[in-house]
Amino acid sequence: MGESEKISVGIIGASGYGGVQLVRLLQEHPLVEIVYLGGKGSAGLAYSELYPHLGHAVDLTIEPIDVEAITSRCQVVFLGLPNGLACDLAPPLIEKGCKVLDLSADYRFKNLETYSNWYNKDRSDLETAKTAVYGLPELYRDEIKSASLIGCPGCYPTASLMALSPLLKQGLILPETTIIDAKSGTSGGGRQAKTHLLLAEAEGSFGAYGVAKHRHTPEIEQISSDLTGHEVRVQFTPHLLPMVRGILATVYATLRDPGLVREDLLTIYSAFYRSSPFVKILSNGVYPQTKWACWTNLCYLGIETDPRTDRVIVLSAIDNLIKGQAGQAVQCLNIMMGWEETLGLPQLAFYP
Ligand SMILES: NC(=O)C1=CN([C@@H]2O[C@H](COP(=O)(O)OP(=O)(O)OC[C@H]3O[C@@H](n4cnc5c(N)ncnc54)[C@H](OP(=O)(O)O)[C@@H]3O)[C@@H](O)[C@H]2O)C=CC1
Ligand SMILES: CC(=O)N[C@@H](CCC(=O)OP(=O)(O)O)C(=O)O
Repeated sequence: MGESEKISVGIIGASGYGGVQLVRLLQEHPLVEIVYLGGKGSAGLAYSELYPHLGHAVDLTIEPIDVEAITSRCQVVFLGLPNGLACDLAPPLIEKGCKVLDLSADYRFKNLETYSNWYNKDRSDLETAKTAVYGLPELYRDEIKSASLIGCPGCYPTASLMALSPLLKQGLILPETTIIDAKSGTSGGGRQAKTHLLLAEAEGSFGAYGVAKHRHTPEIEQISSDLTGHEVRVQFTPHLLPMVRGILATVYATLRDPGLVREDLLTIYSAFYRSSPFVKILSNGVYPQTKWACWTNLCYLGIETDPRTDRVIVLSAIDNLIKGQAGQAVQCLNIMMGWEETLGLPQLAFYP
């Protein structure tokens, strides 16, 4: 497709946080035109009723989810729906020639039994699922290029895997010693009302949840195993922070070679991510803050070694809604379409 021709895009789940990031990003994307916004509870509402601040730029109404209408109007469809819905919707969309980028967990798993065990949903779309590619461009760029169906990673797996991948791929750590301690802002829970995300509950407080059982654990383990070539188990603990956006993942692991120092690892990380424009490796002794990544598609990585414990510590900061969700999906779209990977994606934060 020539660069002068805009592609037609639909966003299903447009009323949600993922949906509104996509609308915001794609509205400014030079090669995309949003032609369909879909939803359920919000169907029939003008987008400006849901998000008045976008009323001057987006003159569309949310439509009910109608496969015929979507496939007749859209070349590409983004699905920003709760887990367990995309696997019913994607097969007919793919069959009718649409490219699909799913923000949920439905197409992240190679082994659907693992998915069903953790997400409590049986699957009948095995053939479609086989064609899905895990949408982490820094690891699977080549596969994404030729894919029609992308399972975009979760926000915690994105932050965690960006920190872990060079260590696993290069065999630098004992994989079973990996501990991921991650903290997220409340927008990670989506826009639907949930008691624990109320200001009165979350503000001024900080705690872990899903300890030893969060559903992102098997997702991180799947990709870690792919990188090492054998089954890997990790310890993953998420926490909810009283802030809106951002994830900081702190990853600890025992080094195989305790003689490795921070400078060695900085060199290894810089080489590993040399073709990845959104990864910013911080120089000696600088550790990332979520505010630096907010509103951008960047992932900041800070690296340290501790000669007392023979461990490496990697800190990874992203915006959960951009690199952890919608921005990553747009990055995948750019790759699928053969466009510049950075097209339409913010690379500089506003500060503070
Ligand atoms: N928030 C985050 O940081 C991240 C989220 N994700 C994943 O992305 C997906 C979207 O998340 P997020 O945007 O936060 O979610 P939200 O809760 O903010 O939005 C969910 C959307 O799904 C629609 N929806 C809900 N139920 C149905 C249904 N039965 N049929 C059709 N549409 C439905 C809603 O539309 P309507 O209002 O019209 O009913 C709404 O637009 C989820 O799978 C989530 O796990 C992935 C990475 C990060
Ligand atoms: C703070 C918060 O609640 N975060 C969400 C993660 C959102 C996400 O990425 O979840 P999916 O894998 O379902 O897409 C959670 O822990 O459930």
